[in-house]
Amino acid sequence: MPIRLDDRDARFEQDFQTLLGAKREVSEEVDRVVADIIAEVRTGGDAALIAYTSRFDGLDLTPQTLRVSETEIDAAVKACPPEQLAALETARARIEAYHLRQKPQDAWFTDEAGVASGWRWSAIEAVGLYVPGGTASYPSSVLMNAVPAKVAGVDRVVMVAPSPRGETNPLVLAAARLAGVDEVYRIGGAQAVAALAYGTAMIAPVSKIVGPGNAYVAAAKRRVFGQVGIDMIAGPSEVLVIADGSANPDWIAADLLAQAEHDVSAQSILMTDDAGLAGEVEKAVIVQLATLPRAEIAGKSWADYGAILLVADLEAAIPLVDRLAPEHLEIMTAEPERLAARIRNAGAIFIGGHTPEAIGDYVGGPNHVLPTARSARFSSGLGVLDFMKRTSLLQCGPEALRALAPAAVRLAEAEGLQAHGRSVTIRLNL
Ligand SMILES: NC(=O)c1ccc[n+]([C@@H]2O[C@H](COP(=O)([O-])OP(=O)(O)OC[C@H]3O[C@@H](n4cnc5c(N)ncnc54)[C@H](O)[C@@H]3O)[C@@H](O)[C@H]2O)c1
Ligand SMILES: N[C@H](CO)Cc1c[nH]c[nH+]1
Ligand SMILES: [Zn+2]
Repeated sequence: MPIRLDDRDARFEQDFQTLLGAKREVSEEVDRVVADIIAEVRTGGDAALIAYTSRFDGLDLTPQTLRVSETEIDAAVKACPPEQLAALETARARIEAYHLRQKPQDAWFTDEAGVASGWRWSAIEAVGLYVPGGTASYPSSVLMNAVPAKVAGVDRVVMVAPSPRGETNPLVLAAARLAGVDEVYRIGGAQAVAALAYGTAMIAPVSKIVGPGNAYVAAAKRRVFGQVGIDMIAGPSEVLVIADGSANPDWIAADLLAQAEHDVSAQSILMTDDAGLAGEVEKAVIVQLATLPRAEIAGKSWADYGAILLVADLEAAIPLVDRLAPEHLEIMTAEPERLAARIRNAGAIFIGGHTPEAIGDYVGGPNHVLPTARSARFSSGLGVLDFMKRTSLLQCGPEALRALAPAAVRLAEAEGLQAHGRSVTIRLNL
């Protein structure tokens, strides 16, 4: 059963700490397995990649079949129902329109000392996109990863997505084609992350790896950080719904289950000041759960990690939300905009009862690759800037150098770095 907390109980703070610490992420065992996989792929290359894909995905590949061919992608596009392709294009266009607004500006300015400075943004040359594909396949995640990469101007966009037993959702391949992905490989898990980070004979390495995945993928991304950049740790999905008595309990239950169905490690939480609503939501979850094809996954997630928090008033909810830092926050109260303006830590905020998270997952426009496991305290959702980097620019003429020299030389002396000081004075015949 989901846990119930009440901020009027003496134990509330202790119980809330337990909720915060509920480890749904990488275990030591997963990390050890991942370390071995990465080491094996680094030394064994494609042979190791192929061996792990056979073992974990039940798919026997050769070096030549690691990559999905253009012909296969053509066939996949043809196999997709037109209405699904149309929905994909609707999503792609909206995601692109939203992310185009994130493109940063370069700058170049001269200050009163005559020093010219600024910055220039440039796209990362090669990026690997991890698209999950173990318990479900995610054409939407292809778009969420690839569209901002193309908006940023990435030269080489490489996608990996596992193909359990050789089954690939054709819409995943259609999404890759629609979004302009350059290379697609039918591999997943830690071995795919290792191949992208270190390269193999068949897969050239990339400079950054982005995209969500399970605990093995999250552990692998943590481990290759430094060899490559990574976006964030986007692990098992989470949703926190804040609601008052004005909210519809059936809508809340539907939204809690929508994220619980992702993964047995997903987490769905309701926070409310209305005990009656909490009871109605709990009943509605049970009724709706019985109708879900993924009831086993959703039911285990709700039982193991679900929570219902009663708060004396919604003012008290705000610091609790910021401590939880949920991946997704839905606000279903009488004045949702007011509460939304006061929340600091959340991957994405869905404002009002007519904004279910699923709209954001697919077609709203904002990215659905979002920070989990409380990393929204310091991480943002995936966006154009994740595929770009900023180079600082600085230029002095003789007069500007003369103006700045004294302060620079004094600091060099204070740090005992004489060569630094001389590199300035030598230019001024001082
Ligand atoms: N945050 C987001 O934006 C977002 C979006 C979509 C999905 N998700 C989450 O991504 C996750 C997807 O997980 P998934 O498992 O379906 O797909 P996945 O692609 O992340 O992982 C499947 C891979 O895990 C590897 N694997 C499986 N069992 C293993 C084992 N015992 N040892 C070593 N490797 C093993 C296999 O190589 C397999 O290909 C879910 O938790 C889902 O909630 C998050
Ligand atoms: N809610 C997921 C992020 O946690 C994204 C997603 C993809 N498809 C459906 N939902
Ligand atoms: Zn979702």
